[in-house]
Amino acid sequence: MTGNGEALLLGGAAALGIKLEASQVATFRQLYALLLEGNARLNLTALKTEQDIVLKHFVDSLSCLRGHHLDTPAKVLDLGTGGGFPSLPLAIARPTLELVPMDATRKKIDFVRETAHTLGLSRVTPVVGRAETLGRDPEFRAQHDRVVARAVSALPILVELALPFLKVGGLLLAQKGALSGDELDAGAQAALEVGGRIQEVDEFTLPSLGDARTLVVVEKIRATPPRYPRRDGLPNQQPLFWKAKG
Ligand SMILES: C[S@@+](CC[C@H](N)C(=O)[O-])C[C@H]1O[C@@H](n2cnc3c(N)ncnc32)[C@H](O)[C@@H]1O
Repeated sequence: MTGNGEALLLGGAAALGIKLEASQVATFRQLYALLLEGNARLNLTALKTEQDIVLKHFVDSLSCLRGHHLDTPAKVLDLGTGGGFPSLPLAIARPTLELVPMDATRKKIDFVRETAHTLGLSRVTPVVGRAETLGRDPEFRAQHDRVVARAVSALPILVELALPFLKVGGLLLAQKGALSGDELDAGAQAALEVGGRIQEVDEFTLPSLGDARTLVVVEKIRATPPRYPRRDGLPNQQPLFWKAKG
């Protein structure tokens, strides 16, 4: 990462109220190099320029620290982590978090595991699997204080996939772009159905770029009914209170 990239990272983090130490910036520099190298082999991200990677992956991932819901030690599942976002930036910025990056694609999780190991992020334990399956597994169901998810699916689908992983009182932090009123309404109905309630809708713009972002915070207020999540693929094919894609 160049000096310009580091300045974008520091400035972007500061705009979100996050102060990064020199050692954390050095770890981001290593992550940047590993991501470029991994991308050449695995096609992990469509973002290619330094500015895009720093702002749209690193700073955007850190934006789920807005609202201070990840400031104390917590067990955090990252649903659909892909190449490790937001987990890896969160692990660097908040070393006390216990992070479980999860994805259905093994090669992505292999990359996240190797990268976390190289970066010395010992509290990151990646898992391969589908949310529909792991959400029914007692090792994962109702075991987490937080679920984070960035760019995974429409809100009504996401709440069905995510809420089963949370303890009652836990929070889903859903990182979305601009959100339509229809998606939010359907998400609110779906949340109630699976044991949650929308607590906060935080609209903001990404530092430097000004792209619209929404952080939706959903609180789990009671146990998720045992019929959720439905079997593999069904939440996407027949979303609760929402039209299927295409
Ligand atoms: C668009 S990518 C976003 C990746 C990452 N969160 C990011 O922001 O760069 C969505 C990821 O979610 C994963 N995914 C989608 N549905 C899933 C499910 N039901 N269970 C597990 N992973 C899922 C996909 O494999 C993919 O890697």
